[in-house]
Amino acid sequence: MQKSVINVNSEIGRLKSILLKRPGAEIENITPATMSHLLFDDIPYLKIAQSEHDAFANSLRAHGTEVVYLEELMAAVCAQSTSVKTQFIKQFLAEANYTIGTTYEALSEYLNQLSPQTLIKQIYAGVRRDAITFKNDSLHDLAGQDAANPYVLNPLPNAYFTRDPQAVIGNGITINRLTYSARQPESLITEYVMKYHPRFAGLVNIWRNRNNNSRIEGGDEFILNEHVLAMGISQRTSSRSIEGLARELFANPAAKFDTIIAVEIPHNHAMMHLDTVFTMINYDQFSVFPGMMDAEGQLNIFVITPGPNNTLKLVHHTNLAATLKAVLKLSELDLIETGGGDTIVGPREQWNDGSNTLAIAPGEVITYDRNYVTNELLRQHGIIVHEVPSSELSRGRGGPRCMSQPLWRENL
Ligand SMILES: NC(=[NH2+])NCCC[C@H](N)C(=O)O
Repeated sequence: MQKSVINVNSEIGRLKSILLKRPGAEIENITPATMSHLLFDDIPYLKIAQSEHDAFANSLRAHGTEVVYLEELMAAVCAQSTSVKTQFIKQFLAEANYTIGTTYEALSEYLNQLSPQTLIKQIYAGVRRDAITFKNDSLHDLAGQDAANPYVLNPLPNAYFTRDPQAVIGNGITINRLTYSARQPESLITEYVMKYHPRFAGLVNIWRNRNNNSRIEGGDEFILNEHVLAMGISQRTSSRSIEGLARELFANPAAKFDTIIAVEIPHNHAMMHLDTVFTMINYDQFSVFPGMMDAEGQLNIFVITPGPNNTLKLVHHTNLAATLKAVLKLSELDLIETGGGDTIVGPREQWNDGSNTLAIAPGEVITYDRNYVTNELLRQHGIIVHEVPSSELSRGRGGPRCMSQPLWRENL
């Protein structure tokens, strides 16, 4: 592999380039009946969500970060080659279980005649049953469980959480098999962009691809420094996939990682990923939601390093601060508690992603404005905090880190 086109060797190095997905019509295709399956707790008001998202993008640009939109990269991939576009549609439909039959034919015809830009918008927004023309009747299209779904392709409202379908690690990437069917199609788009967009094609190491049985999401993948990763064992990322990634990275001479700290967190919707309860803010400062630990402040942590003959060495720890200090070789550590650890403010602000900071440089973060207690506390700890509006975006249960995939950070 010649030159690097992605470079992320930390969580905090000055952010130069980032991938976002602007919320689109998919948000308006959530209904009370589909909300929980689609992993939402409410229906955001799209117009406001978009203006909040634009404010987030503008804040990034104002601090010298290039903002790249995933949907534009994917539209460019489809515009550049009709055969890739056709192949993408075929694979997308196959993953939605359409390979033959009347729905497949109608959908395939409908999608293929769309312009690349409209196609990608529609892929995210979903396709309603009444938008396509069936040429022949089939009982399956007229009655039964599938026929009752107003969508022949479900919307992908979680796509604005661009963190999860993949993770840039060093000069490579994991393209993830996501946990829930509501999100699994998202990483097919990353795969196509990495494979066919001229900015990335042939220039990115694929550490792990999405053709895996074990689940992994970017909200659980952290680059603490150029050789240490932290991973959440969570509702979304299995211990099996962490083991798999450890083997793949340790065996790959192109990867410089030799240590993974696997942190087990409670498995529930409020804390679906490690980054909902823990983020890195500075060399020695982290945001932490105490609810990730038990009443004694303990949790299960395994430090994974290469063992002899391709085995993995596991060392068990229970104290987060002590483990981070040891692995990162720090004498002091500042763990800043969400809501100051208050029993009401803490869980409320964590619910709205108060722990989910996005560092744009060491000690400088973007956060949601609604988490004002935590934001104030961060400032008291010397952090520069840039707030973005958040009343609608937060309804999807993700904050600034969840909504973004760094492509390039300056090395520390
Ligand atoms: N990295 C994150 N914390 N992402 C948050 C994703 C939220 C999204 N509604 C989901 O459940 O998948």
